[in-house]
Amino acid sequence: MNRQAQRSGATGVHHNRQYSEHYLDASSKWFNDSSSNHIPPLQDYNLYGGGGGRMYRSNAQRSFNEYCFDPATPPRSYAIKKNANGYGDEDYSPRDFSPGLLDLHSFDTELLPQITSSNLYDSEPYIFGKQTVRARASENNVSNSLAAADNAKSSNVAKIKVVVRKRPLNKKEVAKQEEDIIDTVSDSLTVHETKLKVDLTQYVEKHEFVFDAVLNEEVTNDEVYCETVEPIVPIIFQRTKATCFAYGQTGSGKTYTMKPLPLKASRDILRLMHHTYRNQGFQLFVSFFEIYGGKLFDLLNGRKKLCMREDGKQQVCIVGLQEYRVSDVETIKELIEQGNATRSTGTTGANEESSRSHAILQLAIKRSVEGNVSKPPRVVGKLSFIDLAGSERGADTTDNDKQTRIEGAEINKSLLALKECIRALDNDQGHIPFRGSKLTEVLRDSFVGNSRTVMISCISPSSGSCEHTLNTLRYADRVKSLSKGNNSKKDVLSSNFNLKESTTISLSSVNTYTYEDRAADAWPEENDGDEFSSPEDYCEPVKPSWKKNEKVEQYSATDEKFKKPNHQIKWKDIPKVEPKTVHSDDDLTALLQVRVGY
Ligand SMILES: Nc1ncnc2c1ncn2[C@@H]1O[C@H](COP(=O)(O)OP(=O)(O)OP(=O)(O)O)[C@@H](O)[C@H]1O
Repeated sequence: MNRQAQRSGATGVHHNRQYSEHYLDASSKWFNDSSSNHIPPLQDYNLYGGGGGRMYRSNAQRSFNEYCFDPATPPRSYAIKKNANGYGDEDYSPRDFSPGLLDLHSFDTELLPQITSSNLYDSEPYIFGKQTVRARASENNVSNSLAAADNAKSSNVAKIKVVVRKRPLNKKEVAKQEEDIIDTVSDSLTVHETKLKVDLTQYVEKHEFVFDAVLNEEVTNDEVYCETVEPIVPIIFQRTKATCFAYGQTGSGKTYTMKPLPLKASRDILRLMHHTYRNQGFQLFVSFFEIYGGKLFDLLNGRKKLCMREDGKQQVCIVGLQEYRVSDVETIKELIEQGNATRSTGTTGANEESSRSHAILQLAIKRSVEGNVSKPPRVVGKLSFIDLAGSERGADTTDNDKQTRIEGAEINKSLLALKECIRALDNDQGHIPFRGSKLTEVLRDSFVGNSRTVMISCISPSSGSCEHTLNTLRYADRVKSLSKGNNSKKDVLSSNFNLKESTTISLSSVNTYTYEDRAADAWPEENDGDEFSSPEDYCEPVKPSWKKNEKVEQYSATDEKFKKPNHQIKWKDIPKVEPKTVHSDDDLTALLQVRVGY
C-alpha cells in the first residue's frame, strides 16, 4: 500500500488520487516518486548512536573537529550535549562559535562538476578510522545501489509541483459567521463565490481548480512535508537545486506551513548523509536571510546587511552571508529558531503577526573536490525554503500606517516581479526578467537549469477572503502550467479550464448574507495571533449554506459538465461577471495599480 493510501486510511482525509487526462503526466511522476521512498527509517539513523554506529559517530566527530580547527577556519568552542537517546552529540550553539566561512562571493558557487558514479563512490575524501578495505568496499556497494536508486528517482520528480493548502476557519471568522466556501475533493477544489445579480438577487459562482495536490484543513504539517519536500530531499545529492516556497494572502498560513519544513528536511538529509552516502564526505551547511524593503539581512548574524552580486557566469552570490556547517538536528533547530526570532514581523490590518519580509533558509550540501580537504568544499546541491511575505490588496491596507503600506508596496512589487518571471518562463521567452527584484534574483536558481520547485499556495476558507483566494489560486494555476512543459496551447487550455469551469446557482432563497455585509467584513480589522494557538481553538466548521442547498448539489463538481471541459457549453444563467474577477490573470498588476496612489 502506498503512503497516500495509508495516509488516507489513517486520517480519513480525502486524498484518493484521481488524475484527469490533463494532469496525469506531471502528477503521476510525483505520485510514483512519493510512493517509493528510499530514505531509511529514522530508527536506522538513531542506531548510529550506539553499537556499531558509535565508531561512525566518533569518526564523524573527528572529521568535524579537523574541519573546525583547520587553520583557515576560526577556532570554535562547543559543548557536548546528550541527545534524546543519551548519546553525546556535538551541539554547537550558533552564538558559541564563529560561522564556518562564508563569503559566498569569495568562492565558487557553481555546482560541483559531474562526478562519474565510480569516482563518486570509490573516492574517499574522508577515510574513517579502522575500517577494513573489504568493509569499505561492501559499504560502497550498498551506497552505490542506493544512490543509483536515488538517481533514478530524481529523474522522476516533476520540475514544478503546485500544492494548495487550505487552513481551517479561525475563531474570528466563525464569530463573524463567515462560511467555509472551499470544497475539496482529491486534487481538485471548488470555490463557491456568492455574487449579486443586477436585480440584487444572489447567486453562487463556482470556480473549479485542479492541482498536483490539494491539502484540506485536516492535513497535518507532517503530511504537508511528505507531499511536498520529502520527495525532493534525495535529489539535492544529485547536483540539483530545489526550492519550496509558500504563496498566499496575509494570514493564510504560509509561515505556519513553512516553519516546520526545514527541520524535517534536515533530519532526512542527515539521515541520508549518515546512511546512503556514508563516508562520501558530504557536508551540510545552513544559512538564513531575509529580503526586507528590497534589502538583504543575515538572520544568523545579527541582521547584518548583505549584498547580492552576480558573477560572470550569472551565478548570484550573496556577499557576507554566513553559513554554518551542521552535523546534528538540534543545532539546526537552534539556528532556525534564532533566525525566526530575528525576522521582521509587524501587525497589519489582516494579521497581527505578519511576516513583512521574504525569508530564505538554505540547506546546502557540499563536498570537497576529489577529496582534497585543503580546498573549500563546493556546492553539490541546495534546498531553499522561501516563506514569502503575504500578498495584500489595497483595500486591506486602509488602516495600516505609512511604514506598513510602504512595506506592502515593496512586497507586492517583488511578487509582481516573480509573476513576470513566471509569465516569461511560461511563454518560453528568451529573456527572463530575474533582475526585476531581489526576490527573483534569489529565485533564479529555482527555475533554471537542473532545478526542482514546489509551490505551496495557502488559502483561507472564509467567504470574506474569497477574492484573495481566487487570486492565489489563479496565480498557482499559472505556475502549474509551467510544469506541463512549454506547450503554450496546452497551457492556455488548462488555464481556461480552471477559469471557465464556473457556474452560477440562484441562492436567493437560502443565503441571507448580503453583498454589503460581505464587503464590510471582507477582512477582519485585525487578526488575533492566538487564534490557532491550541488545537482546541479550531472551530467546528459551520455547515455552509451552499452545502445545505439542494440546487447547489445538482451542480456539484462531479457533474458531467465539470468532467469534460467543453468550452462550447453554454451555462444557464451565467451573468455578466465583473471583468476584475474573471480576467484576474493580472491580479498583481492590479495590486500595484492600487498602490500607485501612495
Ligand atoms: N493549517 C492551519 N492549521 C491551524 N492553524 C493555522 C493553519 N494555517 C495557519 N494557521 C494559523 O493562522 C494564523 C496566521 O497564519 P500565518 O502567520 O502562518 O499566516 P501567513 O500567511 O504567514 O501571514 P503573513 O503573510 O501575514 O505572515 C496563525 O495563528 C497560524 O497559527
